[in-house]
Amino acid sequence: MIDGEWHTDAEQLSKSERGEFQRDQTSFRDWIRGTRRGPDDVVEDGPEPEAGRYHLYVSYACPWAHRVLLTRALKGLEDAIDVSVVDPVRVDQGWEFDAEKPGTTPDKLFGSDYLREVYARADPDYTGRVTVPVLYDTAEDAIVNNESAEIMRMLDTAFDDYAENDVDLYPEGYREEVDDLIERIYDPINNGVYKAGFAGTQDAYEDAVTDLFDALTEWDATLGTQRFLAGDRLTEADLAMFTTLYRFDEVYHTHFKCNHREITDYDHLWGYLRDLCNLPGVEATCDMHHVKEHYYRSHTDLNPKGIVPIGPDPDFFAPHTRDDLPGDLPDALRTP
Ligand SMILES: N[C@@H](CCC(=O)N[C@@H](CS)C(=O)NCC(=O)O)C(=O)O
Repeated sequence: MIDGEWHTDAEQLSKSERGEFQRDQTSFRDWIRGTRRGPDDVVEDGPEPEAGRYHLYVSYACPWAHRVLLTRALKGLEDAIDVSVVDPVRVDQGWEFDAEKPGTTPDKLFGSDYLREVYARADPDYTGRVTVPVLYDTAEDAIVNNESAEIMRMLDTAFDDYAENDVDLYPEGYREEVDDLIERIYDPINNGVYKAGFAGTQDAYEDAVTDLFDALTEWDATLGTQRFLAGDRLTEADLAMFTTLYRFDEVYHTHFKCNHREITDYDHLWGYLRDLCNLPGVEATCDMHHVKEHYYRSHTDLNPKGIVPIGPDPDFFAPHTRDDLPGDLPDALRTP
């Protein structure tokens, strides 16, 4: 979008001279009061946390939006913060609402046809990409933030008065490490799959895929002796890792050519993924049909015929034995 006008040619992905995919910065970066932005940094101004005031725009397909949906589910914030779900297939008009498709909703706030209308309402001169997730403030009629790590942090730390579950994913004693982990896995893993998939040259692809599998191998070894990324506590970093692992075998392995191994081939990453899938509330955030429809049918340059592969269909919700490892879950997330 440029100066509030939609341009389909703005769909071109940013690339460096070497053909490396470069993700654009997001532009709405406000914070809700009470958010713990860093270990020693609690936000003292900004809009108040309130139930019913904020709204999320998401796609079940999107790994960044999925972090936010997971935080909302694990905290039990479903009644406090409602969501609108876009059509998973994103073509030349950008994210669209089509409530006829299973798992989607209309734009519950404004009845828009396209998500770009919500961006234009918040900023009539908006220039930038129209992305999910979006956190919208209905009291101010404004977008608060469209950066997933920051929305995840707001839901995790500013809404405890409205959360059904006593779950803290940014716990004292772990905060610096959680910030470091989220940062550390972003480049090689979360964004690494995109760098491989959208690489414009063989070199850029090989660099990305090598860094990706080096990082996965390293984490597989670490997760052999500890249940979660930060050790014995489930944290936001696990949610950030989860959304990439969940999409890996079904999409990134084939569509983005990350085909050295599948997650099911790893001794520990596969059990770790099933451990997280089996947490209460997580399954309701997972819609593999939306995930596959999105990637295989939206990126027409990578998959011109839009054919969606039928496999490999791993059993994400099968039991695991990771509760034998050091580390425990908050009481609210323990299943009998
Ligand atoms: N930095 C953003 C990235 C969000 C993002 O790239 N979302 C994708 C979907 S997975 C999107 O909406 N892309 C539309 C576009 O780039 O035009 C975040 O983490 O929230």
